[in-house]
Amino acid sequence: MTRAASPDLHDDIVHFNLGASDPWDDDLDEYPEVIFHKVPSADIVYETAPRIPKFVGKYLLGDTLGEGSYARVKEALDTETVRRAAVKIMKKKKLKKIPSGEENMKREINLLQKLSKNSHPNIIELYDVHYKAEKEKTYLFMTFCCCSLQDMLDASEEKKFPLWQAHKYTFQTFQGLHYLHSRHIIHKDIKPANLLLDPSHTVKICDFGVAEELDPFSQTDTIKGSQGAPMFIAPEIAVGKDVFSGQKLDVWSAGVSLYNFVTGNYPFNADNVFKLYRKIGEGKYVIPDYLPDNLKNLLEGMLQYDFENRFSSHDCLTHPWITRKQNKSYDEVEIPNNIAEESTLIQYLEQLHLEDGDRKLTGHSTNPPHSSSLQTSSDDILSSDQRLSGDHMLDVADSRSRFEV
Ligand SMILES: Nc1ncnc2c1ncn2[C@@H]1O[C@H](COP(=O)(O)OP(=O)(O)OP(=O)(O)O)[C@@H](O)[C@H]1O
Repeated sequence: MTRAASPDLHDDIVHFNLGASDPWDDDLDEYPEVIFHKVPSADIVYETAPRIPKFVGKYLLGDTLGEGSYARVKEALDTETVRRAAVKIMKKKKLKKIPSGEENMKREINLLQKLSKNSHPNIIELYDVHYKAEKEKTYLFMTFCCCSLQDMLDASEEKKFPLWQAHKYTFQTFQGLHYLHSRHIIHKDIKPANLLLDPSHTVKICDFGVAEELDPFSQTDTIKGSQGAPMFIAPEIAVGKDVFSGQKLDVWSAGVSLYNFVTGNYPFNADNVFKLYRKIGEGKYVIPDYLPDNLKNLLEGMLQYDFENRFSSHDCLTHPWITRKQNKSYDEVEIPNNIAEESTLIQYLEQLHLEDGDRKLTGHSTNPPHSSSLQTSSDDILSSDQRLSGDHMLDVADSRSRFEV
């Protein structure tokens, strides 16, 4: 869909900005009432909507990195520390349409805040939370990641990882999971799409929207419900048990993920969710013969039908397939799109700090920001001019060189 914004009537030519009508776009609400003038179609000049540098507090926002059912995630830059970050943007209007949407967001913020007090290398870290009242948007600033393990699998030829790479990511996932369980937190939605990779190829467990914190004084890890992805749910849920072990639920999902990493398939698969639940409930699956014996043993332990007999996250972490060093082979699934070495922020930093001529030299022909678009009524969203004066200007200008890696 196209959007007409603020026609420019210079030289009798009407300029329309073309851009996607996007319910997440921060600019949309800021356009004044649109007035349509009748003009001959030959006089209309179509322009791509300028990409306007936007700030939320001290953070400069970049482009979209990913989207889920609750949120859109964009790249961001902390202009004070020059730390690259990701921002998860959640809109109240959208959350209201999703069952338990607002509740899940609050839970995610609460858990991430607790976890980020003593950050763990394999758990996403929450840096900051902002709320913009007039747009009813919540912004969670957190560790920047390049992609999810699901993105890597999708981009790989065989839809799986070589064993050494699967071993590396699984070991890190187990470390994160074991840490969560030691803090009485059940993730409840472990799957390759929620295992992100930072630029140094470290796994970060993310998306705590359906996670549950247990009573630290409780003798058990019993939980009641689960909202995880169907492919990864454990048999106790598929057959409709009322109560079950939270930790073992996460181990099952991690087991399905590991199976997927090393085979490119799933232990249970079907063309609809009812058949899938029936298959998981029956619990019959095959581990391919070509896998090494100790890996088969780990998978069998993680995918034990009866959760009482299933491995704990500690058993997983100390299993011989995990503790034994894997020889690295030449084959490697790489991070798609080279995003680790490029940043969507560069274009905005150039707009803010380079003269027109310099911009042409760098090969980025970005339009200068529309002056009126930099005005906002919010206290926490500042215009680039307001934000980047004095020392800040130097900070961000300096950041350019650090980003051109
Ligand atoms: N820290 C991050 N760095 C980079 N990309 C991220 C980050 N967090 C999330 N993403 C991307 O954004 C997508 C959506 O994020 P997330 O899964 O947190 O949203 P959600 O709406 O809660 O998702 P879901 O629909 O799975 O519940 C992810 O699949 C991932 O591709």
